[in-house]
Amino acid sequence: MSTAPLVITMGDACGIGPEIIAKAFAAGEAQGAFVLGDTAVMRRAVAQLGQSMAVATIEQPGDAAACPPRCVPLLQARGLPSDLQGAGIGRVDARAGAAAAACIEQAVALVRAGQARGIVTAPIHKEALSAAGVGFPGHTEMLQALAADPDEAMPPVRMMLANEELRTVLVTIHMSLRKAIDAVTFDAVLETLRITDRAMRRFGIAAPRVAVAGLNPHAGEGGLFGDEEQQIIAPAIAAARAEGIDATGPFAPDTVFMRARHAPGHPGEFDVVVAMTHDHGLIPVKYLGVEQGVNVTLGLPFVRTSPDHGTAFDIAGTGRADASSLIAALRMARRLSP
Ligand SMILES: NC(=O)c1ccc[n+]([C@@H]2O[C@H](COP(=O)([O-])OP(=O)(O)OC[C@H]3O[C@@H](n4cnc5c(N)ncnc54)[C@H](O)[C@@H]3O)[C@@H](O)[C@H]2O)c1
Ligand SMILES: N[C@H](C(=O)O)[C@H](O)COP(=O)(O)O
Repeated sequence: MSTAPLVITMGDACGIGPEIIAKAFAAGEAQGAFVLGDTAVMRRAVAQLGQSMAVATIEQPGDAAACPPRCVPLLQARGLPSDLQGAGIGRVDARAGAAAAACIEQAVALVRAGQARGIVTAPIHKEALSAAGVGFPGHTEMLQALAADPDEAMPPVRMMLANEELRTVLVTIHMSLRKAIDAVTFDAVLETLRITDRAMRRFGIAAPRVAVAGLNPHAGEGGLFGDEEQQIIAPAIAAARAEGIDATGPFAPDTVFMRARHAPGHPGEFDVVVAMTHDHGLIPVKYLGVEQGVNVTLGLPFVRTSPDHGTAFDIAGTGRADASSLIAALRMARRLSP
């Protein structure tokens, strides 16, 4: 059991990250964790919310434990742009992208050094990240690269989104749909099934039931609407089953989620759905609401969770952002890294 605190990366300074972090601390849901970010940005967020809370700059992660209630312990991240304060709320700004990337990089270094026990990431804006010249589309890819030394192979990772009713793991994520279709290979599907099965067991499900969604309408309708199910997905399922993984499918992507849903009066036929593309998997989870969803990166050698929503530039700075998903991410990170 680690006594190190959780680190919360501040996310894009122009988005709702800083204010939902402030709300989580104000609700007493982030106690024991610390923020890695910029003191002035966090102070602005706390002030905007009208919270009577201090932002206390700490020297090292271990100092977070000494912070009183209603205090946000903040470690000033290294290498932040000196003019970050000029980045406007609700806008794409390369300075905010660069700062967000610097926080993620340092958070991984802290976890790898044993100074933090897991990472909870506030949302970043992918255009801002790209404008800053960061070569990764999102957290998932960046964390994967940072999890290994430069001379080591990167761990295979997958994105999972989960709420009370559904869990979904994606074969492909941040790429065009055209590229995603080509990226649905036997190896990618089989690796996803292995990662998913291992993760479900780690989450306490002794015999995970993994449903596999198809790629094409009605899972190809027997080959009438595409043959990826017959050529790629079904063979990967068979290979996974030969390894003892209880994977079934491919099922029609439009109906498998209602079969998997765990809701009152509906026990759910599966524990998790593996989906081939980003939107196949994420629309059902997000449609149930941004309040409870948590994004977990599976396959990393450390815990990383995140809210299931983005920077919400349209409401940033208005005080309307709901912190529930971040709070759910904090709770899950605590559960996964006791
Ligand atoms: N974990 C992450 O870092 C993460 C996750 C998702 C999206 N993103 C990025 O965020 C940026 C904006 O993405 P988007 O506009 O597609 O999605 P978004 O989730 O930022 O916003 C979608 C809609 O949901 C609302 N919303 C989102 N979070 C909310 C909250 N906590 N409370 C109340 N309303 C909320 C927004 O106001 C907006 O109307 C993109 O660059 C995207 O890639 C990052
Ligand atoms: N695909 C995620 C979503 O829509 O919720 C989001 O872009 C976050 O991805 P990263 O965790 O890789 O930043």
